[in-house]
Amino acid sequence: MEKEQPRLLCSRLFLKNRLVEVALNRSVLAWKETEKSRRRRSGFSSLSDTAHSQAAQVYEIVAVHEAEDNDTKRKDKRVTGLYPHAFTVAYVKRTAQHQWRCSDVTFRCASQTLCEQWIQVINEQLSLLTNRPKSLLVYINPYGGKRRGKHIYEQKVAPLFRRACISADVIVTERANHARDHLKTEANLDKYDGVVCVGGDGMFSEVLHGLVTRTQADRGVDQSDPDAELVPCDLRIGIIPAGSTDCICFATVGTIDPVTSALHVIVGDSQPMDVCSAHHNDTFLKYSVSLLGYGFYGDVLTDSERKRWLGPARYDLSGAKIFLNHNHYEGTVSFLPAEHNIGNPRDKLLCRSGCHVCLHKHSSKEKQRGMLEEKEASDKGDSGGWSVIHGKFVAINAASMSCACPRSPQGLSPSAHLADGTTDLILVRECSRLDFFKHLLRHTNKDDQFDHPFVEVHRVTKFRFQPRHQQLVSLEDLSETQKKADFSPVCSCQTTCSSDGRAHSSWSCDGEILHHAAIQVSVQCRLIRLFARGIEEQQQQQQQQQQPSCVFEDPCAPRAPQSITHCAD
Ligand SMILES: CCCCCCCCCCCCC/C=C/[C@@H](O)[C@H](COP(=O)(O)O)NC(=O)CCCCC
Ligand SMILES: Nc1ncnc2c1ncn2[C@@H]1O[C@H](COP(=O)(O)OP(=O)(O)O)[C@@H](O)[C@H]1O
Ligand SMILES: [Ca+2]
Repeated sequence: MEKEQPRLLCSRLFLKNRLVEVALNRSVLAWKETEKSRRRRSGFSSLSDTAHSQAAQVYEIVAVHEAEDNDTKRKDKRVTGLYPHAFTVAYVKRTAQHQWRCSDVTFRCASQTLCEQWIQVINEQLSLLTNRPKSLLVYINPYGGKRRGKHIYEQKVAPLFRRACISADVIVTERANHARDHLKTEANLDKYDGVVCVGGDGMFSEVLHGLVTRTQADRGVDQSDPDAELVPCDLRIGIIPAGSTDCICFATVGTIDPVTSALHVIVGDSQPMDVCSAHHNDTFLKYSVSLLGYGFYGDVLTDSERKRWLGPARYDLSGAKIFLNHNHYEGTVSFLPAEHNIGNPRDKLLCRSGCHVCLHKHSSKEKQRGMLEEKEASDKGDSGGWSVIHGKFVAINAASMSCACPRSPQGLSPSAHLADGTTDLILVRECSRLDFFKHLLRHTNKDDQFDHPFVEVHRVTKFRFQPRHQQLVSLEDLSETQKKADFSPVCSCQTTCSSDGRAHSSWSCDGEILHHAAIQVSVQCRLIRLFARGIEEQQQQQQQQQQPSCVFEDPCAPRAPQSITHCAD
């Protein structure tokens, strides 16, 4: 049960043509029409309904300021005469489908002093919220998605940041990797409380690489070492969706909406996220937070890059083409299962705001056990705990989060977690085109896409892939155990499985192409944080809009000594 909080301020104020009781405590601002006002409005007839009360969580208040003329111009002259001063509170209001809007409520006061007192007390409460950013570095990709990034930022986001008194240094990128390179070497990061990218998953990937690489360089960590324990980044990342798929935004917020994302930045939300690091031998390749996909998704991405001029529709065209090609690729997948994790990919425990699977992993006991497990595994050599699967695959997907997006509202792995230190490795073996279609179709509805004999899914902390034709060249690089387990017999000719004559596919890494097929991947638990809070359950959404009843109990009762109160009628 919520602990009762002392009321800081309580007044009878005017809201539109109603007299409302407005109360503020440390967590909630609530308002409710007074009995007297309701009776007056109903002409003293008995009203059957109870007074409708509304509330805003203090940590979801965007700003408070003296009301401007246009906030009050339509008001009743009698009311404005008696209550000539007014202040406006801008706060987060939830609408359908996880979307947030900035809603204004203007309260009229009888005196200037009272009006100023309300503004001051609310501002004092806001200044206690230390997780809110004050200064941001913003990168806009003008060419992402439908090329509306700049317009979206200027029209929808910048006005909200200004309102919340957030200063922003904006860089419109001039080339691919501009944002990444600027973050890596040039940007003075001490000035900022966060970095925001306006674009799609590719633009997010640039910011991710810039920030993670910079952090490791500053702390002397060698990211080309696949076993290095990476240092988490201090700055949070905000995503304003303006790309083609925007999967990372969708899977962490529940919607693709620039205003909602801007509000998550303003209120200073924080969502830790796992990051996969991909290496080829001792060469660092890339980081990934969403999908690392070989075969189907790698081929779709490669093909779609040639059709960029089509905008987001390029994925539909390339998707259809690659589906019809129906390629498969031969190779060996080795993985280290996440044994002590409390979830599994088919348990239907969806990762939602405040997810207990992610919190469990975060507890220090669990962390220690994880580290011990990894040490034991590496002490035993390559075979310790590793599973090895050789086969022909239509797709190999590692989903470090659900990868939900408008095309697939549940995602590639609906029960994957944002911050549990694991990735869900999905292996789709050679199958008929019709079977693969049935599998894909299940990504668009609620049926279980893993419930096919040719699909398997494992929750893992590390994995490797070795395409068959490269085994011949890199055999000497592998351990004795792997040689015995993986390769029997070794074929001397290349296996060409794709209709266009290629023996291997490429990896799609958060929508960017990796140029090595043979990779080793390791999950870095909670390496970054986003300005997000995970997808809210319906129930959580409703709770945020309701005020605890104690805010209204006996508005003029004696207060705790530290509270400031004012009751006026
Ligand atoms: C018969 C109907 C089949 C429908 C299948 C739908 C399956 C869709 C799953 C999509 C998973 C997407 C994972 C995210 C990938 C993005 O990172 C990547 C780049 O995004 P962006 O930078 O914003 O452009 N997007 C893709 O790779 C698109 C995949 C589309 C596949 C059809
Ligand atoms: N100014 C620019 N010109 C060309 N490409 C850019 C620019 N800025 C970023 N990029 C690149 O554009 C690619 C796609 O960006 P993204 O924002 O993800 O859009 P989309 O979702 O449409 O793919 C990324 O690879 C990114 O590195
Ligand atoms: Ca994860």
